[in-house]
Amino acid sequence: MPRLSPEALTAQLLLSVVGQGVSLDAALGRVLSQAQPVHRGLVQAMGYEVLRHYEALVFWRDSLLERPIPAKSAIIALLLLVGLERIRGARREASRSVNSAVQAARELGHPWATGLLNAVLRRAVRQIEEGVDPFAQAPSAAGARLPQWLFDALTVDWGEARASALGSALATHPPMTLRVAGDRAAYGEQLSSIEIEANPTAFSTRGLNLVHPMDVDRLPGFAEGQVSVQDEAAQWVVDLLDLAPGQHVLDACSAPGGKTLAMLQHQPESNVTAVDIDTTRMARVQENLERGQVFARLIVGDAGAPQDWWDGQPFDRILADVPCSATGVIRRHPDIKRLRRPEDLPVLVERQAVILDALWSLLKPGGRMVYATCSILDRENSAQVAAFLRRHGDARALPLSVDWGEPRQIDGQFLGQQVFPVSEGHDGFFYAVLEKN
Ligand SMILES: C[S@@+](CC[C@H](N)C(=O)[O-])C[C@H]1O[C@@H](n2cnc3c(N)ncnc32)[C@H](O)[C@@H]1O
Repeated sequence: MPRLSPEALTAQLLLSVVGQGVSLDAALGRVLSQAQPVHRGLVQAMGYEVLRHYEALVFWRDSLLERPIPAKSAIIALLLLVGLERIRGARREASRSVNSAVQAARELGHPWATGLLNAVLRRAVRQIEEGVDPFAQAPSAAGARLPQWLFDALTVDWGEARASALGSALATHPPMTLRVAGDRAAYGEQLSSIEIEANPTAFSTRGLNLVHPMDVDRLPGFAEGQVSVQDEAAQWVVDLLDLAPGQHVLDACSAPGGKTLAMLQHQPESNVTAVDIDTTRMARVQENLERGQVFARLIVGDAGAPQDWWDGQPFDRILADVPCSATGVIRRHPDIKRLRRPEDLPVLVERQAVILDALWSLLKPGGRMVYATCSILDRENSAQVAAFLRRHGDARALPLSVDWGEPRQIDGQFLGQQVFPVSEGHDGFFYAVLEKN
């Protein structure tokens, strides 16, 4: 049987994510195995781009349709988004995009839809050729490439203009950022000598942004742990922990281990315990540490229930990189916008509070706990820290003198540093450094 075209496969990919709630990673694993090797990159790129611009593309599609597409033909509704994304992205080849999408409808067993696709997509091409902005009339949330609930939540936290700007930043292609374990300048020169272009990150002294993303196997020293893929904002954690030799350090939500490895490479003489609740993800921590030839004690356990795994020895440093909405990393995981529900938020906030409270009792007096999220929603961040400080009279949030992010305070009390995603720069994060009196 002939293999499906990239457009047909992308529509199937989207159906898994949008229609069946499968994560993009899992759906890609399944769909790419059916693609011709030469088409895999294209299917992946189209899937990501449609999901990044999903809300705006849906608005555009619906404005071109005379009547909605019935639910039983959901794949055709998604194939239209693929066609529109191709038209939006590669304008000069627009009519080829129309033909490919029409052909994909046949391959998917919906020959009835060829006329519809042809008419709708040709209308879209004409709009572009006439200089019409198809998104000009889009509601604010769709224009910002955000689901309504997330746009509303960001508007409550940061105002409508910023919510729109955040949505636009989250729809961009993120850079592939490296963390260099040794001398960044020397590694940069090594890359340059083999014609791999990279620029130093703006804030992290360890980071390099690759000009062209590539397979990690092509990076010199990757297999030996000399370099890792890690967003710039994630690289700051090592400095915030202020590690010293001999300290007992707990990385409480550690998988896949990017920060565990960073800690150990930065301070090899620390005694690190890495915990994660997910056995499968924990295997990735092991792989990462082996790659870097460093060692940590690994425990599969619940950070919110340390009585099940803690040996009673208090920690000097704790990293609580808690499960969160991941709204700061939507560029890298655009399926979050489809899979996350507003009702997940109170559950996440409660889980974070339970983990924070449980970990606090494991910290030595004078020790510090770094609370981190990759969220840009205030209730997971400074509001969470404010509530924590109200519950724990022996805690204070240390003011951070850093040149990244924005300080968050309530009534003059510093709570942490909110980091917003930056186009071609770092992801969205939040950091608070909590010291025990
Ligand atoms: C943001 S990720 C951590 C990323 C990791 N620190 C890194 O830099 O590679 C959050 C992790 O928390 C884990 N997790 C979720 N609930 C947990 C719990 N109750 N106890 C321990 N780990 C948990 C998840 O399995 C996930 O691996």
